[in-house]
Amino acid sequence: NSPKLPPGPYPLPIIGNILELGQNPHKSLAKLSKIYGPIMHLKFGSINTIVVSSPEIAKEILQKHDYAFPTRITTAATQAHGHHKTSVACLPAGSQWRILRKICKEQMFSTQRLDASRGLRHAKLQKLLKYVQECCVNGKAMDIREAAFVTSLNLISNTLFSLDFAEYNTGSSQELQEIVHGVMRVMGSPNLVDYFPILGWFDPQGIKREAEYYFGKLLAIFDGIINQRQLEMEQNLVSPRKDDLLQALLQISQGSEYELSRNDINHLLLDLFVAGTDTTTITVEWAMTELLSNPHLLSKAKRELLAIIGENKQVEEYDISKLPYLQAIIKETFRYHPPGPYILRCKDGNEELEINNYIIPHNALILVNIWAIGRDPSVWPNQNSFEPERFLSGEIDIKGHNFELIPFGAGRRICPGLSLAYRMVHLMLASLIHNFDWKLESGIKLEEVDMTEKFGLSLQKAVALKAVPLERLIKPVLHIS
Ligand code: HEM
Repeated sequence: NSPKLPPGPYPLPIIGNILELGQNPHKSLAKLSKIYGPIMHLKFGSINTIVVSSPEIAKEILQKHDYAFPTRITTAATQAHGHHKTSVACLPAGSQWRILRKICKEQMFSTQRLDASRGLRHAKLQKLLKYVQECCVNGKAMDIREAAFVTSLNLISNTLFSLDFAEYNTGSSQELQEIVHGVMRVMGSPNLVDYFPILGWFDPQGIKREAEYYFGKLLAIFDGIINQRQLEMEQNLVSPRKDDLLQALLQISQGSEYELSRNDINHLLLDLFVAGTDTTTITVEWAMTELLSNPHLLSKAKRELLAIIGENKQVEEYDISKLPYLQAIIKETFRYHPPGPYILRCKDGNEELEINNYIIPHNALILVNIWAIGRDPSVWPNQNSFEPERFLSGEIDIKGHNFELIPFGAGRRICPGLSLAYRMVHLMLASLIHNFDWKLESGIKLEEVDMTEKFGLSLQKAVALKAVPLERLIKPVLHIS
């Protein structure tokens, strides 16, 4: 009865189970878990990997034994520009990580800060609506992903730097979109170098080179902005006083409470920028895709908005709590299309740990497959159907307490941007559906909407959603500033 490793497919010599991963590792691992169970052991090169696919075992790892798993794996891609040495997303949960999390919470994500920046988000939403209105007049299909990306990008870039980074339909967001998706792709792609460090020098898939390129592009943009701001501060030109994260970080770096170098600031901005734009865009695009493919759900959502918000009012952040169906749509989107398919952790220390009568080796990589949990028929009836109604009782939240739905992770490393993301995605989706009617681009039938996923650190829709906005018969008043 002595504990043993969890079951799993037999590993081949040297390469182990790498060939099992395929193009869509989240799906391949979900399939394997049907054979080997909710806790599996696989070997990728020399790395012992424990794959978890049930809410109960996810809870054991992320809540009960949270302290045994303080790090994420340092991959070759995260080492580009020394990112792993200072990044809040890569550092082990030690003192420097705690300082960065504290700064983010105090300066960006506290309720007080978020309430103070509500006006900014409202203004950016008005810009989005103005753009949709223009598309409506032209009668042309618009690219929902591009619109959601430009909005998310400007919401984040204004919170960080008080700057708009892109304009709608000008192609100005394209390069940044490519960079952000590039970062997510290279960070998420299985890389032989991570399993066989000896290959590091050759970088056979070119992933490290790509990571150097994408990180370098973003770091150069941030460098320019920081230089400019420092100059303005030296010359007392920061007027009206900027109330953004960069200003707070530069002031902290000049004070004595925390040690925060210019390099720390640059890499923290990179983490927040990348983590905040892609995930929110993906959520809004998938939610719109599901609603357009299920018109009865869309009209139910519109009826709720009309009843609660009224014909002539815009949705505001404080309305979200009064919109249970909208909240249920977002939860269902997170269940069915989690923006991040996995949660990754590494086992700390030299001791082994026992979970469910199985040994977790001391250096194991833990991969919680939240995509598989979201589609598990023993957890979710009608698991392959998009049904927001399942969340209407409101018992399940997304804050890391209910392990059947953990799109933001759980435990100490839970996403620090959860509250901001919550406001952004609800507000964007509600504004799009409250102010306009929608139809799919011409020639596309409901059953033909492409639902293919593109695998990376985030799970994007493979083909961008295009849809035509239509004048709503009853028009709310747009206040365009
Ligand atoms: C729909 C939107 C979002 C989703 C689904 C999401 C999801 C996640 C997930 C699953 C994690 C890993 C948590 C874990 O390991 O337990 C994470 C970490 C993180 N997220 Fe988010 N996120 C979103 C939006 C944001 C936003 C808006 C920001 C900031 C502007 C942000 C910043 C971060 C950072 C910095 C981390 C790393 C935290 C750490 O390792 O300590 N995220 N996110």
